[in-house]
Amino acid sequence: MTVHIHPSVDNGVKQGSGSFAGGTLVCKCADKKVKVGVKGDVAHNHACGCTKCWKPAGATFSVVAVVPRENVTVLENGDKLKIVDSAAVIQRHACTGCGTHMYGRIENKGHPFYGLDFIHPELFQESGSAAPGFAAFVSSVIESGVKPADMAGIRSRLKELGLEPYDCLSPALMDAIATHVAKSKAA
Ligand SMILES: N[C@@H](CCC(=O)N[C@@H](CS)C(=O)NCC(=O)O)C(=O)O
Ligand SMILES: [Zn+2]
Ligand SMILES: [Zn+2]
Repeated sequence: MTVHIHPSVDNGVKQGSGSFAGGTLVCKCADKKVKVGVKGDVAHNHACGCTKCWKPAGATFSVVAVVPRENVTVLENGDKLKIVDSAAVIQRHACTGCGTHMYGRIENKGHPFYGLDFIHPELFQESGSAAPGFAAFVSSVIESGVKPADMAGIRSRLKELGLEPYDCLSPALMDAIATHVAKSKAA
């Protein structure tokens, strides 16, 4: 069985340049494209198997990373953006023309990841942003229709690509969340 994860990693994970200065995210519309500027490189880039993160056609996983929210600016055709689910923690701003999620923002100031926007680096018109380093919410792909029997093959392919599979976030991010919660409780 050929296991497809995401077009940007299916032929091997391409490492970042290490000096990505930022770039422009571009939606998939034929005209009046939404353009979003991002300053600096991305962090915590990873594959996400959850049902909420945007995936290009045919992909099993999303590839998503974070950047400081102050580094994100809508440059063109922002009138086409609409929040997918305003009740979600991550408010995903999607293009109403093509459905592409351009950035996701957390408005809850008490959330452990407040201050970070979620973006899809494959939408950069420039190359060289930091590569994905792990896979999160892997079991969640079953919610999108993947057969449970295919999970062993998917996890094995993720490991082969160097994207260690986790069913929630990576230990480093889970530790960061727990640290935030512990500090909030102590305060
Ligand atoms: N199993 C659920 C998991 C959803 C989930 O918790 N996604 C994570 C990773 S993106 C999250 O932080 N979601 C917050 C949100 O979507 O606002 C699904 O696939 O829908
Ligand atoms: Zn579009
Ligand atoms: Zn997700």
